[in-house]
Amino acid sequence: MRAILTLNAGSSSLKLGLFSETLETLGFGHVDRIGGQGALRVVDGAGQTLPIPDTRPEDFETHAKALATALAAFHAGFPGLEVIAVGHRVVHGGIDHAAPERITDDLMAELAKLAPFAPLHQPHNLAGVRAALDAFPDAPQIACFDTAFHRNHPFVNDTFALPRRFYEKGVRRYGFHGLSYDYISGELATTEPKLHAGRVVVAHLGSGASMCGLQGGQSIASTMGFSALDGLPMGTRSGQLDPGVLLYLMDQEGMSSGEISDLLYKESGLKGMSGLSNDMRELEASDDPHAAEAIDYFTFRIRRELGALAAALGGLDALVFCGGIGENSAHIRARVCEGMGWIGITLDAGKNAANARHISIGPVEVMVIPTNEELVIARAAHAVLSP
Ligand SMILES: Nc1ncnc2c1ncn2[C@@H]1O[C@H](COP(=O)(O)OP(=O)(O)O)[C@@H](O)[C@H]1O
Ligand SMILES: CC(=O)OP(=O)(O)O
Ligand SMILES: [Mg+2]
Repeated sequence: MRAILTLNAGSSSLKLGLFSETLETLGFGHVDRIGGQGALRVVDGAGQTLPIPDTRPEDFETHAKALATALAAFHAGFPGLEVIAVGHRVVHGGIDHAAPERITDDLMAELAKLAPFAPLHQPHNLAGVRAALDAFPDAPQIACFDTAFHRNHPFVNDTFALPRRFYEKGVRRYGFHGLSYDYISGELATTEPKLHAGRVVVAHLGSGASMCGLQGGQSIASTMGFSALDGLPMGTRSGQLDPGVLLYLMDQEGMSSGEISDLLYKESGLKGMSGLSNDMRELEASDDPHAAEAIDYFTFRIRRELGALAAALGGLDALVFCGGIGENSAHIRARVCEGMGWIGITLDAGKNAANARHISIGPVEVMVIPTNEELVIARAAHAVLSP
């Protein structure tokens, strides 16, 4: 079976997709908690769980080992598998890389230089590329950038009010989750052309969370900026912070940049506020008041950014939820939409509870669209194979 493989390496997770030469979905693999109590699940194209070979905790110690374990399971689950191309999600493309690119040694060296811009993602993305180059030395490898979708957003959404030289050096608002927004924009183009032509806010709410304002299917503003820390609070990331807090942490608390980085990327957000968990399911199930406060803050910031993005768009025609939380949590969607009648959002409670595709009464359309970053990557790899 000839197939295109896609890899999406997160800080502690690895998602794999398998697609036919005509871009039909053949399977998905998901490794969780790399470096800890790792676990692997593989499903076929119909979503049925496939049996996998026995695994041990050490099989998930590193990204390279997790990839080897997942590939062994793919070979067992898909007999005769022949990988003809590998597409990678690379979180940061910097100023110079937007369109998908075939990976070379030179490109790898350039992308490695961007690791300090996305320390939780880029090193793992590149480790995934190196492991795949070892595993499939003859298959073309294609990098697809999370920043690419936002590259043409207007200057006012690209810059900070710092002296010019910092902008020239690349201190800009890049925006992330671009593969997800690209997929949602494409879905709207085919199924909702009128909305696609209009003003849409997409809320990608997963472990990482951001929102994007789309005008005519193009990104015009996003809540994430220079790094994947900005904007909404996330599982373990703080989201938007007054820069004065950083000065305080350094000067008064004596924290080093490494300690601050760990605080903001790994110990903050839902986890830091609740003191309980970074997992929204656990917070929803808890009766701890700190869990409730974390949910209050999360949904309040989403509403606030929705208002800001609607202002950037000059109005709002649709709100789309996606990502693990956006696709599955009726409670969070209801909390986000609470009191938003002034902007035209009124939810249909029954449709929301059923995770239906259209969940509003109107006049603003509210939708749930499961995202598919893997398919966007596979399309790019396919285009390289058959230009
Ligand atoms: N049914 C659910 N209700 C509430 N939250 C959920 C549900 N299913 C998944 N989630 C949440 O989705 C988040 C993970 O989203 P996902 O998009 O898979 O993350 P990643 O950024 O790792 O790709 C977790 O916070 C998880 O708790
Ligand atoms: C950019 C980002 O936050 O990605 P993820 O949601 O995979 O953590
Ligand atoms: Mg994600």
